[in-house]
Amino acid sequence: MADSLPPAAPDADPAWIASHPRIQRVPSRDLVLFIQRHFLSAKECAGLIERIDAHRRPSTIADANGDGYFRTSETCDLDASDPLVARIDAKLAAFAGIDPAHGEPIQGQRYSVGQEFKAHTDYFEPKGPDFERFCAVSGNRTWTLMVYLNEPAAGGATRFVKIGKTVQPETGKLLAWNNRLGPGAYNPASIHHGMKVRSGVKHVITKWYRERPWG
Ligand SMILES: O=C(O)CCC(=O)C(=O)O
Ligand SMILES: [Fe+2]
Repeated sequence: MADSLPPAAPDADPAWIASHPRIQRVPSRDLVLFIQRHFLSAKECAGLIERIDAHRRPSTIADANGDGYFRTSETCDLDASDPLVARIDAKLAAFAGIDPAHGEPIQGQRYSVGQEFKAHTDYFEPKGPDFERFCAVSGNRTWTLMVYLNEPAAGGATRFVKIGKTVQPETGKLLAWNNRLGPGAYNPASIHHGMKVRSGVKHVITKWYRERPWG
């Protein structure tokens, strides 16, 4: 049915996301943040974990701040030509209603005990030293979609420090938030902390969309 096709726009429409079945919007005046449990199946999550574990490398950060322990996790660029990855990529774009051309490749993140990603924003600071390098072609990050692939035995929550919201990892649970307030205006209330895993291992995927097509 033509009217069930998702939009494929340069930016997401929060009102459209809010109309999804089973969607929760976190009450906040300062940040548009949605949660959808069971966005991915346990089988899809297991397939992604297998790929992340096979191809992981130490995570890096833009705008290095001198803290060698700021982001201690491992990262993996998932292969967009892998049929599972491609299917999940299409599902993420359909959820957001964003043109898939605006998406960075999906990344996997893996945290073992004691690893974390300290409080940060996903957008690049327009006055930061790495802005040109990361944003000249595709512009800044607009929306973040993140899916927990498993539940560590303890720790590993995501804390949105400015709005006072902590989200617990749960297999298949999606988070989606808007990093911007409007064109060229970035939202400092999107700052979040991937907290230390205390027991077990935590895996997530992150999908970032850009102001212009990725290239
Ligand atoms: O692992 C988390 O809970 C947060 C991950 C994150 O913020 C990121 O990869 O940008
Ligand atoms: Fe982040």
